[in-house]
Amino acid sequence: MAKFRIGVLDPIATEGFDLLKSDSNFEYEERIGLKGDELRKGLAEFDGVIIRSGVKITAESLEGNKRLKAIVRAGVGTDNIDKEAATRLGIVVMNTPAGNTLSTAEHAFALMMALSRSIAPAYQSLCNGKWDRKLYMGSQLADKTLGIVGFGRIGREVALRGLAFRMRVIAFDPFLTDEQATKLGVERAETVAEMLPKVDYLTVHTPLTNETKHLVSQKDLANLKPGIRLINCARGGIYDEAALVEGLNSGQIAGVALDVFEEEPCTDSPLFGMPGVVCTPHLGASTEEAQTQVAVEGIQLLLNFFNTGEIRHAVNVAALDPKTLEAIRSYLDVAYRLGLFLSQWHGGSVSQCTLTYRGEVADRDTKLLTNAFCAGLLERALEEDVNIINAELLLRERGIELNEIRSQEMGAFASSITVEVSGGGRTAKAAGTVFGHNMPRLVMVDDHRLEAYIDGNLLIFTHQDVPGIIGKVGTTFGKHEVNIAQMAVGRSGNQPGGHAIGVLNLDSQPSAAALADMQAIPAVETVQTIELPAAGQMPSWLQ
Ligand SMILES: NC(=O)C1=CN([C@@H]2O[C@H](COP(=O)(O)OP(=O)(O)OC[C@H]3O[C@@H](n4cnc5c(N)ncnc54)[C@H](O)[C@@H]3O)[C@@H](O)[C@H]2O)C=CC1
Ligand SMILES: O=C(O)CCC(=O)C(=O)O
Repeated sequence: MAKFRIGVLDPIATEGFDLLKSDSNFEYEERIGLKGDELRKGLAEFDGVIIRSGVKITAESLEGNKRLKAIVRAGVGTDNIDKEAATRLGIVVMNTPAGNTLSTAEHAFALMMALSRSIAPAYQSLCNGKWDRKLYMGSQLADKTLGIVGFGRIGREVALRGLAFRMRVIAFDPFLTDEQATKLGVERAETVAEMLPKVDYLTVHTPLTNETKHLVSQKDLANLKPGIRLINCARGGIYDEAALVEGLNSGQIAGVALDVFEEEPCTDSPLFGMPGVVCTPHLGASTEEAQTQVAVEGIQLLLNFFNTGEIRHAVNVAALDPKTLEAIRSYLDVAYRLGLFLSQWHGGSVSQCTLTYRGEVADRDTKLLTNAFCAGLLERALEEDVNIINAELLLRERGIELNEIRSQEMGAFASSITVEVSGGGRTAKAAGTVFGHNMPRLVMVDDHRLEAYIDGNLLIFTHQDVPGIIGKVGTTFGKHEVNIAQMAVGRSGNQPGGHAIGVLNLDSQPSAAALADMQAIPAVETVQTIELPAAGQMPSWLQ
């Protein structure tokens, strides 16, 4: 078996390489500092890559990539990856959310302390041969108020450290409840604006989003508590750097500590050298402990993904652990086959799909099942590879409305998936279930209940429910030497004499002549072939 090829595109700790080397299914190459066309070509040579914040994976760098299946960020922020472009190509993006939490919280706190006691300029003045004790009068942390915006992993660790230093802590996070705040010994603010006039120190621990960009800007300067010190160890741009310069010059702001910048690398900033400023070159996660942890966790994510299909800490798709995958694999297969079936049975342009999950399957991760259905529905129509990562996005991009209904009521089966697709004036419906452990079955076509295999060459014919049809169908295919492996018939409302549908599983594709003879049988209304994968044959993302 060919080995999975992993690209290490940013420096990672040796423990990560050791783990990679220990698995004989993998080979790797270190390619640090790739940019532009080199990066695009490089990315196309790997099945998976691991990066930190150095490399920027843009839509252009992924253009035309048919090989890459996984991007792992050894760290938290995935803002250096165009996730939409990756998703469109069916590439899973995963990160290591907790590996550098403590180191980054400690760094934010270290910056806060360095600001309060002028550590950097005081040492610099010593180096310049001065013994200046008056100039560096500091400020004690105890009894001061610390404001924290973003109360996730890092924000909470910073809060614990603030409390240990006997600070009053006020936090703002849209997901922070009063109960959680009380339990953690902090006060909850309703808005950032509300906390600005109250806090002596403000530290931010959010991603950079439309809401957090320039969270402190020129218009907020007058609202800041005079003498405030601001720390940013999250992402450049959360504070407006020009406003920081203005606030420092006016004296409204006493100190600014930045680890991150709007443009990185940043070697030139009006802030550098200003009194009251201390900056570091994105060192929050740069400890041996954090780097070992994120490298090992990141490589483990890649090994598990390629060895078992496990999707963990993904930022562009629902998680999928090996146990869940094993438990729902057969239903993923049914959902995918229903998609393939309905794309052919409906046959026109689809504008709406409604999936109804009934019984036990309704308690499962139906989002993944819906993605599998979408992959099947689109597979025959699209040039690009479709899988459970990109299928839903590709479907929605085509303006197709997707609805999910879940019902714990079992109906005729312990679990079933019913899908209705409509568009172009036609509605088509099919339902599937799993018999035993892994035998997918088609149990309804339009409103006709039946039990048919959902694999291989299917032939579906609608007809009037009159005697003799089945015999005539058998004779027709016998004449054309097409073997019928299985046959199922479903009647409208299960009543005789109405309208019926027949599903044949054929051992080979029927010829045009066989289909014409079939169509010529009196009482046969429509005849349609449907191609599905053979039983047990699954796409690579399902194996
Ligand atoms: N300087 C460095 O080397 C490092 C920087 N980071 C950065 O630190 C940031 C935080 O990381 P974690 O705590 O691990 O992430 P997290 O996901 O655990 O926490 C982020 C928190 O921000 C909150 N949030 C989002 N939008 C908000 C808004 N508009 N206002 C207030 N809160 C908002 C979220 O609800 C969440 O609780 C990330 O941007 C990450 O990239 C992380 C590690 C190292
Ligand atoms: O890889 C690094 O050192 C940067 C860490 C970081 O910014 C993150 O994890 O979000």
